[in-house]
Amino acid sequence: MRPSDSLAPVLTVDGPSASGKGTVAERVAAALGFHFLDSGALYRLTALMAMKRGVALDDEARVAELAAQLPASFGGGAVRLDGEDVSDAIRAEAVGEGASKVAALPAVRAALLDRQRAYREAPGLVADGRDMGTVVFADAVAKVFLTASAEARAERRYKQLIEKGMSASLPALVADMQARDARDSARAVAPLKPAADALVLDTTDMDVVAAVDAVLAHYRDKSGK
Ligand SMILES: Nc1ncnc2c1ncn2[C@@H]1O[C@H](COP(=O)(O)OP(=O)(O)O)[C@@H](O)[C@H]1O
Ligand SMILES: Nc1ccn([C@H]2C[C@H](O)[C@@H](COP(=O)(O)OP(=O)(O)O)O2)c(=O)n1
Repeated sequence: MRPSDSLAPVLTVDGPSASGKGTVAERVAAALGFHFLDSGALYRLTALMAMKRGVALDDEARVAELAAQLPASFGGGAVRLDGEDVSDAIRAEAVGEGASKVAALPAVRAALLDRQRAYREAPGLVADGRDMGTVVFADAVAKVFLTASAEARAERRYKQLIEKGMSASLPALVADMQARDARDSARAVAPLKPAADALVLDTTDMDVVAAVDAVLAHYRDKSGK
């Protein structure tokens, strides 16, 4: 890494499940010409790998080993694990649930830390997740905590899964999301919460374009660019 790369500006987008972080962060990154990190995908890949290998999701040492050597690649619009396209497989609710479980293990979080920080390269990075602004990029130039009502988030996830041709039940999604948000918020290490210096943006009554514009405006305000 070149010395200047370590100083590349970072914009963090954290928030609960289906608040729109990924969609908004990816569009903001494209608008700024920045790199993009979907940190949740790393936790999802770790959970999927453990499930495939028959490793218990609470076996901290073995799951952390898998996380440290994750044979994953991102590129050409696909997420690959061991060469296999798992772009849709990692979006299944069961894998999200598994990701939330392995994400509560401190050794797993530690194993993924350097990999996440390596995404910080010139000209800049937009990173989405749960602890981007509080832990991984605590020195980010601008931080956003994206949220929306539980009903709006469950409906968004429902539509998204149906559009992908995956099966979904709205009541089951509401229950899964509540359980996941509760676990992500209550864990001892890097819990889901807004950074003290984050802009909290409630998108319940906003469309994607309005949310993207608000995040871009916040970044420009904070960075002076
Ligand atoms: N502000 C918004 N208003 C309406 N729908 C949105 C908004 N932001 C995102 N969505 C939709 O909600 C769904 C979930 O968004 P996603 O980016 O996957 O959320 P997250 O990364 O927080 O889980 C996507 O289909 C997306 O298009
Ligand atoms: N920075 C992160 C990102 C995700 N996680 C965990 C907690 C989440 O429930 C799972 C899945 O995250 P992901 O962002 O992919 O999930 P959603 O798209 O918001 O439903 O991973 C985390 O602990 N820290």
